[in-house]
Amino acid sequence: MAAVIEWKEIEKKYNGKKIMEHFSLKVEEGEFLTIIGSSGCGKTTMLKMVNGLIRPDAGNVMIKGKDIADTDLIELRRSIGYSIQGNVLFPHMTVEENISYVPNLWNRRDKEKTRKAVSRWMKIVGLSDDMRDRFPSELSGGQQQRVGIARALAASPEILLMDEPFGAVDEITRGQLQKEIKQIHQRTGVTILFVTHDIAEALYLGTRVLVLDHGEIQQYASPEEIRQHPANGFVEKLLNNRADQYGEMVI
Ligand SMILES: Nc1ncnc2c1ncn2[C@@H]1O[C@H](COP(=O)(O)OP(=O)(O)OP(=O)(O)O)[C@@H](O)[C@H]1O
Repeated sequence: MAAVIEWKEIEKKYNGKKIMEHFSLKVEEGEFLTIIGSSGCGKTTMLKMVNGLIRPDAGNVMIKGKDIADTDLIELRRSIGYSIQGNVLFPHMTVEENISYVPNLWNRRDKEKTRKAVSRWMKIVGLSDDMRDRFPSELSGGQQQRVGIARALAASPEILLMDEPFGAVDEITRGQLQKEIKQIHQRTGVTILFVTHDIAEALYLGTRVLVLDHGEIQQYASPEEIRQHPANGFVEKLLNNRADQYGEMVI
């Protein structure tokens, strides 16, 4: 399979401090890549390089073989869904208007088509249809998160970037959202990059898991491989911390 995203020899500094050096990685089409690592190790930076929100100081970010430095970023961002933690909806727009924001840019004339697409995505993420005229302030945190995911998906992206999208919701909602996103991935084949702090979530969702520390790749492998053959002490600790926290291995 072809690499859909590639970071090539990336270097990134903030205020003179190196965050990434010689960072190279390829993600194949249709993968569900989960990214986990210590706080501040560069996960968000890595993700935001894919839609050009952050530029590397050196190296190249390639999407489908094309350097994004030579790409129209507005166009690129329309083909990349972006879902982050917390309140990111347009507060003055209803659920329907939020979800249909990008499809409306394309389908201005065919309102019915967009309406149907909104209903379909609401159903897929588990929102009842009677919520379509509500405003974000009239929804729970979990419902807002679902609208955010539906909005990211309604643009029919080929790539979906998710930065701790379930970080702010309770455990039950989180479990439901995990199941839904896994099914969406299986049904649509969209390539997903998903940042999380939860190793159980990383291993449950990922078809590949990337473990980072200080901008360096500790392991990049299938969840089975990570469970059975942690590459080093850092990965082992990550697995064991979870065990310490919960008294037993829940992964
Ligand atoms: N705009 C910025 N200016 C200065 N430093 C920054 C900037 N953005 C990020 N950093 C620093 O770069 C490092 C990597 O940040 P990044 O957000 O990529 O980490 P992360 O792995 O996503 O962290 P977390 O898990 O805590 O969200 C951190 O030490 C952060 O403080």
